[in-house]
Amino acid sequence: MKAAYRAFDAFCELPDEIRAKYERNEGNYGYVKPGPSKYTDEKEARHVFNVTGSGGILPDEEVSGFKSAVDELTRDFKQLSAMLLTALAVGLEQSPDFLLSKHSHMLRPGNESTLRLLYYPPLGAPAPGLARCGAHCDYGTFTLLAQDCEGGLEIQTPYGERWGRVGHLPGAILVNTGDILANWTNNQLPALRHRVVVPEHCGRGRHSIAFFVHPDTNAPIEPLDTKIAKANQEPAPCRLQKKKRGVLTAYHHIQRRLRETYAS
Ligand SMILES: O=C(O)CCC(=O)C(=O)O
Ligand SMILES: [Fe+2]
Repeated sequence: MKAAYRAFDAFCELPDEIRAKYERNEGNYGYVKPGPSKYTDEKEARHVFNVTGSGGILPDEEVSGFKSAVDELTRDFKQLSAMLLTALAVGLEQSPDFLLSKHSHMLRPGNESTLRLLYYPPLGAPAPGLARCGAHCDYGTFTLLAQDCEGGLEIQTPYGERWGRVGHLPGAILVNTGDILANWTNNQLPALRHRVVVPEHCGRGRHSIAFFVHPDTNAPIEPLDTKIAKANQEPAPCRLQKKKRGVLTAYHHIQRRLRETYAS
């Protein structure tokens, strides 16, 4: 994790024109510089690098060790996700490979899973109108989220108004439920709203790494026919939009959410 934080720091220090070579492509792969937020009216002061299965280039030429740090992370996150998907399937009274089989192409074409490196530079004096990351739910099955000791990550209790801090434990990873898992479980596992707030004291800059786990794009995302999924009828804070005709698949859902996030 630390190697990835360091490699991304070095990338963020490169001149604009070099970083521009790696800008996010139509497959959602690549670099996104700090800019306006879709979640709030504020400007989000964060650098992002997305690694997806659609293909793209890593800045290994300018930052040696970038690729090996990313390769190691993707291998470990994929392995951890497979364990969690197996445990979840058992908890949902399905066969152990039920969810794994819907995630068989992670970080390959046909699946929108993404490894995201994030760097929020130090802010100096408090700056009104500047957020770190506005409140939102993630789009996929779940997200594995690691953060350094700068802090600022908060979650909203499901069906509640209160925000709670996610403390930093070295090596800890937050498992953050997303829209699709909420839908599969009929909101028994609601999507977790989260945000990153600006620290009260000027910090040193924040590093985090998110691994967004998505099902294969052709996977249907209708509620599952299980006891646990039937039990809950409460509305959830982040809900999927119904499709007017036909079965809603992971592909339809992610395309709509990406349009909302990146449309200018
Ligand atoms: O930086 C973080 O910890 C949160 C990032 C996040 O929630 C996101 O990119 O979806
Ligand atoms: Fe998020």
